[in-house]
Amino acid sequence: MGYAVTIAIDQVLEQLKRVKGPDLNGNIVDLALVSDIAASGDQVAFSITVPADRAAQLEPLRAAAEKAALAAPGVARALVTLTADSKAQLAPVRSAPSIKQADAVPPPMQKRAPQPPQAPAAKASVPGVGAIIAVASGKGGVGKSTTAVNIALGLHARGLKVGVLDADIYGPSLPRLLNISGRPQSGGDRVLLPLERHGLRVMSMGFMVAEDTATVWRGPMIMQALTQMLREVAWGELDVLIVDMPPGTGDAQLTMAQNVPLAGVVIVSTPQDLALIDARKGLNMFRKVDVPILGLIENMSYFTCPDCDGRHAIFGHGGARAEAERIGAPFLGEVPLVMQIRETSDSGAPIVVSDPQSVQAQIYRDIAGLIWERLGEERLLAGGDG
Ligand SMILES: Nc1ncnc2c1ncn2[C@@H]1O[C@H](COP(=O)(O)OP(=O)(O)OP(=O)(O)O)[C@@H](O)[C@H]1O
Repeated sequence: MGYAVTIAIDQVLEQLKRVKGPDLNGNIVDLALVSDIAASGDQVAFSITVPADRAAQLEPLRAAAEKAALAAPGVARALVTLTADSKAQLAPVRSAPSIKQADAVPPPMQKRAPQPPQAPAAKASVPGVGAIIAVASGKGGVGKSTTAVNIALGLHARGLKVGVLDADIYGPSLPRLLNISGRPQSGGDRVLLPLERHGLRVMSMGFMVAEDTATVWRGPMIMQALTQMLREVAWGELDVLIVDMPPGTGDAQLTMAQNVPLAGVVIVSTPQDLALIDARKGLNMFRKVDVPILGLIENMSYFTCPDCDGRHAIFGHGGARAEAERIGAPFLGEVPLVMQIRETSDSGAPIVVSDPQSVQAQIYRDIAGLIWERLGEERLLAGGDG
């Protein structure tokens, strides 16, 4: 005897009328900011359109809408995403410091005085691109590309404008993960237009060369190709550009870390000892070239048995968290080993878009949220003591 919960959308909207708009006049329903509302079982999902330049500060609005939706009859879970109004301009990085840094940085408002954009080193920034984040791993096959794409989609679900650059010249994964192929069109003036999928702007070496050609490339050619993908692509205005790095810590990775104006790096590792040792090497490499470590993600962290619902730590679990603590790097989260993650990424529709209501999609969105926060902290620290 199952139970069927039915949610009446108009009752949810009735509750949402209690939530004021971003400017505190009117409510989000009458202002026509609520869209894509859908209910399934005891869950409801919808988007709220907000100005892109304020998306990062409107988390309280999102939280209020979530709370209001939960008050509607039959709603046990509400999934609310902020969608950027494309008319508005680039979102600045969220300005609130974390509690632990409250003493270390001046109050955010005092930091609003005019100041030049903070590049992490002397590397020229990419015009229009707010922050470039590398997703790296010490060794191959740990799920770096899958993680990078789902994080990108998680950031996009927060209303941010996101691009993804596949710098894995030897084994580009984005064409497969996002099911895109074809040559990028010329945008005139010697620039290429990125391809678009699931709201992301995407560029991959896989679009440019035949699959088996890149393997013979040498360092300088790789760097030249990367520079072109970074600077000769019409990325437009982006809040974040995610760079899916080649796996490992060799010369190619070091050169990239040195030449790309990275705002930070996220390291993906599996719980196995070996992968952790390699992740440590990756961390050290980025530290050496002064790229802020935004945090560590443990992928394939545990396996949730579909039959018994039990959690099994197949490779031993929690290694990355312990490692992160030991070296003082933030721990961003654990992604379980789930067949659906593999199936969805191998079929070109990563889980954050193909099953946004799943637990796994929520995990990726949470990680994306933490990364966005960490980026804000690093920005403040970079500009903190001037
Ligand atoms: N959490 C997960 N659960 C199940 N399968 C996963 C998970 N993460 C990644 N995979 C699968 O593992 C395989 C390797 O993932 P992916 O290609 O993202 O790894 P990678 O580290 O980028 O690899 P490479 O080093 O070859 O570029 C893929 O088939 C992917 O679908």
